[in-house]
Amino acid sequence: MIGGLYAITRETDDSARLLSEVEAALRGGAAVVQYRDKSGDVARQHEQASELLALCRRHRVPLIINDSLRLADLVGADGVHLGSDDGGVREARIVLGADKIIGVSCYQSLDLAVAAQAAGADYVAFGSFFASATKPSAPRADITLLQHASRVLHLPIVAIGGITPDNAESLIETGADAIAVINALFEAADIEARARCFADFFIAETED
Ligand SMILES: Cc1ncc(COP(=O)(O)OP(=O)(O)O)c(N)n1
Ligand SMILES: Cc1ncsc1CCOP(=O)(O)O
Ligand SMILES: [Mg+2]
Repeated sequence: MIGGLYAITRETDDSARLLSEVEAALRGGAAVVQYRDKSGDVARQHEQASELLALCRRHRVPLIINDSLRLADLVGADGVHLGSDDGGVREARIVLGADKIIGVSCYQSLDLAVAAQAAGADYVAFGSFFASATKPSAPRADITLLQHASRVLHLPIVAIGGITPDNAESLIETGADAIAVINALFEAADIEARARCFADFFIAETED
């Protein structure tokens, strides 16, 4: 089940730093890790994804590979995250099998999420809900989409885009089962403490 803090890695050629930062996020309570690298450097991506998988396995947290079904399959990751240019859910399911996690970017479209659910996705992601320095060009989604989606879908819903400790609760209260974060997590001075801050929002939600 996808839920809680969904940590998405920042691009870097410093693999040691990447692993150290992700380990801090895991210690702080990250429930899912996604490896997202747009460099096109296959050797770096294979090395980093393989090392991240070993780290995530030690913490019993799933590692999802962004964009590349091939890389996800090659390293034996726990799943793949697909956007509109990354291939289809049905193809990914054939390649990865029933036990792997397939997530789909649905931007600001409930129709895309309904189609992803019908195709067999394991979770859907909406966003960007707030301005994102990581992805300034991302289409914006309105928070009311989470209300509608949580009534219509029976899949975990991930929110993404410009999420910070100041705006995360509004997304969770409105229906997000997980919050996907890059900069507000990995640019923090204390990544472990920042991860715990995000993870604790979900504890508060279940106690309410
Ligand atoms: C959980 C989650 N949601 C959205 C994205 C965006 O992925 P990206 O490859 O940057 O863009 P699209 O392929 O979705 O257009 C993500 N990585 N993870
Ligand atoms: C990948 C992606 N897709 C929509 S917004 C975004 C970037 C999220 O990064 P940040 O949490 O730093 O805004
Ligand atoms: Mg993509």
